[in-house]
Amino acid sequence: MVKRIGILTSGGDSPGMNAAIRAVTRVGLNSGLEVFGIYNGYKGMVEGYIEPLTRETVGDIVNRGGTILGSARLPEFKDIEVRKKAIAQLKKRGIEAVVVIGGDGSYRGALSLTEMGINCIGLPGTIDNDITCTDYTIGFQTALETVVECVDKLRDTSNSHHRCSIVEVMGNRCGDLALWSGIACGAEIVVTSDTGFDEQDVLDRLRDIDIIKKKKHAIVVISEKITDVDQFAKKVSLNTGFSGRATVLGHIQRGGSPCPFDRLLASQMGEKAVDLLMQGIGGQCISIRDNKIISYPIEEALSMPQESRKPLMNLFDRLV
Ligand SMILES: Nc1ncnc2c1ncn2[C@@H]1O[C@H](COP(=O)(O)OP(=O)(O)OP(=O)(O)O)[C@@H](O)[C@H]1O
Ligand SMILES: O=P(O)(O)OC[C@H]1O[C@](O)(CO)[C@@H](O)[C@@H]1O
Ligand SMILES: [Mg+2]
Repeated sequence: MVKRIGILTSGGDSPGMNAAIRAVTRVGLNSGLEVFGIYNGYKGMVEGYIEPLTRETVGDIVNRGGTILGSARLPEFKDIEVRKKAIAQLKKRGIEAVVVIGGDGSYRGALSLTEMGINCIGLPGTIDNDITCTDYTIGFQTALETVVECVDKLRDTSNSHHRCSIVEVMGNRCGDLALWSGIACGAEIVVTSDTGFDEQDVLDRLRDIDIIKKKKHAIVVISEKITDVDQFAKKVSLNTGFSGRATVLGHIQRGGSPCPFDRLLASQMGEKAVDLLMQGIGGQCISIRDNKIISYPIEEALSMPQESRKPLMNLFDRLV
């Protein structure tokens, strides 16, 4: 049976990663395993920046954002020769299996390592909610709370000045942060890669909101990587009765103390990851589906289509 496992965080950090590190470490130690922290994602694996974790090293972190292990992006990890170096570092320390906390890219690395003989289990650590096999990723709910808090504040000042706030949120190519926050904040318009962006249509709708609905402000929540929001804000000022102001929320969405949901999700998923590794299982990733913690083969997970967001989009349309 496996005796030594490693754990790393990779890709963009997310609130709840520390709770997952703690869960994997404590469940592992309590099950008789030795647990090693691999620092700075796959970069630390290649460089051999690996140290034992104890009950104490993971104390006082369940409530902390970020990741005590550090995170990194190492594009060279796609190269088999680089992965061989990483595996040599693990073997030198007797580490036979690894828990990888990260997004879809990190999952690809975990799958490649499993195929090379190191059993890996993936945990979905990303604010983007773009891992399609799970209803929620670790960090999404906390990021959502941050977005909602910020948009609520923008609403106050927009309302005082007859402005339209155009708020750009993260999500990579996934519109969940925009759609969920748009509903929770009572935004007037949400733009994601699913809705598409018809600039003229959005300007027309804003004119209606001003002239026909006579609203004192308007909130447009828009996913990143869709348009230049500063330029769009200028067009709003020129073409509608609102004065347009753009706010890019940026990395503030990645920080902060994880909400209870993310702490619990991370703890449950961490437990499941250790249980699978102890059964000699690798190449799987952990998901929450209909409130149950389950696992899927990473290969299957990476090609799973996203569940339709149409019902939530329809709800949004019926609320404005
Ligand atoms: N095809 C691949 N094969 C091996 N390793 C990969 C592959 N794709 C990505 N990785 C490794 O995973 C790391 C993280 O991937 P990426 O930058 O896509 O972030 P992510 O895990 O998707 O997280 P997020 O998108 O939330 O920031 C990469 O820097 C690289 O080291
Ligand atoms: O921190 P970086 O490298 O600028 O990456 C930003 C990207 O990472 C994420 O925050 C998480 O994947 C995305 O939402 C965003 O597009
Ligand atoms: Mg990703």
